[in-house]
Amino acid sequence: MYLEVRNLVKYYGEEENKVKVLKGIDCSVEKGQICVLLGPSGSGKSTLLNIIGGIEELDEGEIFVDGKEIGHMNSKELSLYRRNNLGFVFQFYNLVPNLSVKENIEVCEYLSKAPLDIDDLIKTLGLWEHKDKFPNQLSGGQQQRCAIGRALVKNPGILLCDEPTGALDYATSKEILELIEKVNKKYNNTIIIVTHNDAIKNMAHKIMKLHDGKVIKEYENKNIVPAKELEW
Ligand SMILES: Nc1ncnc2c1ncn2[C@@H]1O[C@H](COP(=O)(O)OP(=O)(O)OP(=O)(O)O)[C@@H](O)[C@H]1O
Repeated sequence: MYLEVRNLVKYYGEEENKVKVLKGIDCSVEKGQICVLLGPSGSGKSTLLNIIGGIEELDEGEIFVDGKEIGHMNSKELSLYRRNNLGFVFQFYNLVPNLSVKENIEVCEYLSKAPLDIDDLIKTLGLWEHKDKFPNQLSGGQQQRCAIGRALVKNPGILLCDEPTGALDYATSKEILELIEKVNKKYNNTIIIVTHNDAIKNMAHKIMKLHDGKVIKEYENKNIVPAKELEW
């Protein structure tokens, strides 16, 4: 198993304000799988994603990535783990405004000893004719493509996407989902998508539902629907 979470517990707050937000999460994702994480607001999706991503600490439990336990690393080890293994995509693109598309992607190239070929990646992203433009000259979908490229250039084992289509309209959301499907096939990254859009689960290999800090459902999808054919 590529990613394995065991009995993960997370609290926020102190003393009388202390709240248990993850209440013993067990889950696993295989190499190259797309996993969709669903659940109502406040159920703990982003917290789980951020702990897997090494940007928040866990209180109890273990997380194994490619056989290595990452839940109890010190901050130096964690930053190396993030650098070597992870790409992040968020709802808002957070591009550097005074850098071009190509430069925004190149910023992260140095993080890897074996980055992807930038020109090939930009073509895969569908941004070749926009590569010299600045973020404010791009549509929301194009900016998100660029953000995906920035996350992918170091060819991370895991791509974490928190509401990647949250700020996009229907048609553009589908284009971004098609791109995620395409990069998964091409680069075989394990991809975890947090979303409120129930339809996205149909393109995933694996689906997990959270409720009140617990996994209430975890299953493999037997009838994967291509992103292009998703409807909502
Ligand atoms: N930094 C924090 N301090 C205190 N409580 C927090 C913090 N971050 C999140 N929480 C609480 O933890 C719980 C889980 O939050 P989380 O953001 O993981 O949920 P979510 O399922 O991703 O929600 P949404 O779909 O609304 O983004 C919520 O009750 C939230 O209020």
